[in-house]
Amino acid sequence: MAAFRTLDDADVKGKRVLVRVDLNVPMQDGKVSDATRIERVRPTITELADKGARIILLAHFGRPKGAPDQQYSLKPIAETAAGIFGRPVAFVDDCIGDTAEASANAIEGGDILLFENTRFHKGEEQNDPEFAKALAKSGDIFVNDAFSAAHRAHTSTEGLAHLLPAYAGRTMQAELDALEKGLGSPEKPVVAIVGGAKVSTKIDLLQNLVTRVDALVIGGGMANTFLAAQGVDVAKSLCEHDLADTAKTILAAAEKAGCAIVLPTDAVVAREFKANAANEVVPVDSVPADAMILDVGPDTVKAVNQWIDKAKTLVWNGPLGAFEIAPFDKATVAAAHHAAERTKAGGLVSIAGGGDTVSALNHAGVEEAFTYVSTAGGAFLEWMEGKDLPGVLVLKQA
Ligand SMILES: Nc1ncnc2c1ncn2[C@@H]1O[C@H](COP(=O)(O)OP(=O)(O)O)[C@@H](O)[C@H]1O
Ligand SMILES: O=C(OP(=O)(O)O)[C@H](O)COP(=O)(O)O
Repeated sequence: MAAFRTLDDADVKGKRVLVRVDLNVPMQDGKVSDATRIERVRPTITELADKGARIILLAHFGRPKGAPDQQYSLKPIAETAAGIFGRPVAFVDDCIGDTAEASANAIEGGDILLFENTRFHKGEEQNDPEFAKALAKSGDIFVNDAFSAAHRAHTSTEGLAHLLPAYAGRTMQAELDALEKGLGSPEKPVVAIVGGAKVSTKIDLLQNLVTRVDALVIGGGMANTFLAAQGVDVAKSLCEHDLADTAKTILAAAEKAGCAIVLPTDAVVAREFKANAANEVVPVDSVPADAMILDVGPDTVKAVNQWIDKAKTLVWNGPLGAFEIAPFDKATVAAAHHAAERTKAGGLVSIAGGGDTVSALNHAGVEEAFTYVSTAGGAFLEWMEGKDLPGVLVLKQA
């Protein structure tokens, strides 16, 4: 028996179903540049629509600070979602209030609404019971299909499940099944690659991760914070200097646990964050004062690939560089190809995840070659730590 109720257990015909999805997709020039997260929720949406549910999608986008901010509007995503679902998706410019409720009440079975970014309200991230009540007014049933946001104890991922009958969507089920199958008892050595830009929200979980893996390769923006903590001048690079103590604690925890830490030894630096900006490769301790690290260098790539060769299990979240702008995609693409080849040759279980990581693997053309690609980054790493994810736990308790 499943640990939580699924769509098999829900009577959705004619009901207003609030479906939490993760539409926090990479965008470029106002357009969705990687639609994987939208494609992954299609089975849930199609099933609900075919069963006659009145579907209301709830989602966040980016990190607005609890107030409306049009650069984080979900409106441009409605059209892409409609194309992928093969059904119209009507956009409603708030997720609570009279218009939201009236819109939800007006739709018929099989119709789909997309409510505006839940993070336009402070109550979302505060998991405020009053905000939960306001959201719940538009629904009879709650379905959570956003595994990649399940590590957030927010109203639309957690609080709402206390107010409405709550069920897991098909993607939520599929993600948990696939991770359990691939990483339930991973073959050692286990090597993790963590990069990307969400340093403050991911750094804490590394402390636990180093006790579960044999080597942790740190790249991307995350590496700069560790290098700076070791006294390296990273100049204008993305870096959270106030997390130096946290970085040092993680390095000490890794040493205690016998986990090798692999940091960049060389870097590709540029003066501008834009495609084809003039760039050079320098040792990490020689970053020019007016430059920033935008990728790890070729020596570091060799070291990363050697760790991939040693691994029997690879977990990867976060690109090694700013892969969206050429040529700062080189290290990510090279490591992705190497991991893909090792996986295809047999002997490596490769599991990667994260909105931008999926996009980077697609960019490298290797998504199909990995053992499993999750839509989740932070949630996947927290799952790996053995933590109960709030959005999953509440479904189990429902
Ligand atoms: N050295 C770097 N400097 C600035 N940004 C970087 C650097 N390395 C990686 N990034 C950025 O990290 C972002 C992805 O980070 P993150 O959101 O943590 O990954 P994911 O969505 O896969 O979990 C990408 O947009 C990429 O441009
Ligand atoms: O993109 C997400 O996570 P990820 O970057 O870890 O893959 C999720 O949508 C969660 O977003 P958040 O990290 O702003 O809470």
